[in-house]
Amino acid sequence: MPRIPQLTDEERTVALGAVPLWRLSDDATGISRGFMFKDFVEAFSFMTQVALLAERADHHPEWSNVYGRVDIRLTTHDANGLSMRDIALAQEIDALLG
Ligand SMILES: C[C@H](O)[C@H](O)[C@H]1CNC2=NC(N)=NC(=O)C2=N1
Repeated sequence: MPRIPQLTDEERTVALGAVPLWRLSDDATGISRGFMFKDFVEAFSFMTQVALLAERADHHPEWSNVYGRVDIRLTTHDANGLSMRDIALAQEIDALLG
């Protein structure tokens, strides 16, 4: 039994309006966004900041990094899908970039 509720279709529609730069996956289980930085140092600095946010929220991204590129997918394992925790972390990540 999942401990965190998935969003209903209606809740999801409203919530996605708060994170317009994130794309809902085709199966609606998560959201993703790609980030480009000028080099690896900038990308990894960003990842370090995201890691601290994630640890504080006890909510961790699925991500990959290639040089200056960072791809992040947010999904809630404890909900087997998208939850408000993903939306909240996406907003915090967006805020890092000003
Ligand atoms: C025990 C611990 O609180 C849980 O496993 C947390 C940790 N980080 C998590 N991260 C994500 N993305 N989804 C989760 O359900 C989740 N659960």
